[in-house]
Amino acid sequence: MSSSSGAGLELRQLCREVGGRCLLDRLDLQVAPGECVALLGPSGCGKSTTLRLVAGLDPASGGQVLLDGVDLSGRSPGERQVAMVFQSYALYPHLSVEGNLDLGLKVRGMAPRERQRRIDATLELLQLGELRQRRPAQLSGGQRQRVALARALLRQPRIVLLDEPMSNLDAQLREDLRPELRRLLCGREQPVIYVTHDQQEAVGMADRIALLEAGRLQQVGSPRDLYTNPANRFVASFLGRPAINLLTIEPGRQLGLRPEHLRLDDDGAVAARLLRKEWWGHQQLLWFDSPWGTLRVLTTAEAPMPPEPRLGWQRQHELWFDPESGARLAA
Ligand SMILES: Nc1ncnc2c1ncn2[C@@H]1O[C@H](COP(=O)(O)OP(=O)(O)OP(=O)(O)O)[C@@H](O)[C@H]1O
Repeated sequence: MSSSSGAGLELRQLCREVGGRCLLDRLDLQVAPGECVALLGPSGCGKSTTLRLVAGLDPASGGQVLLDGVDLSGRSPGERQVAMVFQSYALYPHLSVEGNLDLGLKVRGMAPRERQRRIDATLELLQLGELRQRRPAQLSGGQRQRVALARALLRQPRIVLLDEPMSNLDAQLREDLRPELRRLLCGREQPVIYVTHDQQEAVGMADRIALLEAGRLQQVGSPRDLYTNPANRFVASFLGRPAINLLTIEPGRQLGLRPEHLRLDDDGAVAARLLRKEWWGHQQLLWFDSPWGTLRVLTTAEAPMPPEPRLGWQRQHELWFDPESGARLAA
């Protein structure tokens, strides 16, 4: 879903430098209308920096942000018609849900009837109708988050940016809200960028994932692309839990094997000694000691343990990396 026609959002060689330090290094990224791209990466990799550049909250040191082919440089956040939702919902505590939604429209001088029409439609869309008179303190975290989203969508933005919008919610609620958020946000006209450091959330929310490390884009693609065909060792290690096994079994290259691709096999290449087991319901995670170091193996819970275990894998599952640079090597 890349936008070769120029429709949607395009970041071109976008850079941000502060005090001689490079926070974002020549980022190229396209987000088609209605597409949700998750910006994923560890803390401090430049995710929020990117959102702030798109929103026009900080100036870029180089590069461009284009919307439908038009360069947004020099335009204020208001002129860019960007909606941003943060982890802190920033709702006014003394106003009701409806009052919180109304405020932004009132400030923009919209007529009362049009304001009411928009608010009613948005409350219905987000299933908040019954809560319209409540104050933020009388809402659950998930409901507050929906109000913040409602407020953002109400302005009919041309770009939607979300910065870890669910990080204040507990794990179960985050999981429950994911399909709902996706339904509300994606497939509309606006391009959506969803920032998270949680790979499960990125996979659940996004059409494509852009993975950043230290201000540099490492890879962009569907969750499956990144998982099965990682561009480098960082991508291979960041995606997938339990993490990929990285083995140095010969000089000059490093072998990556995902835990689910290693299996107990009497003819396997390496003898191993079981260190411990973790029960994961229908699966179990086994830790083995081997001449190549500790290996993580994900198997079905029923797999019996032979007295002298050996581990094997199929060639097709091998991922090879340069031990120094981490670059992917041909198999
Ligand atoms: N105004 C600033 N001046 C100097 N350095 C900054 C500024 N803003 C952010 N940084 C630094 O830039 C880097 C990227 O920060 P950013 O907030 O974009 O990371 P992030 O990926 O969103 O992290 P997190 O997941 O922790 O929110 C960090 O090292 C941060 O300390």
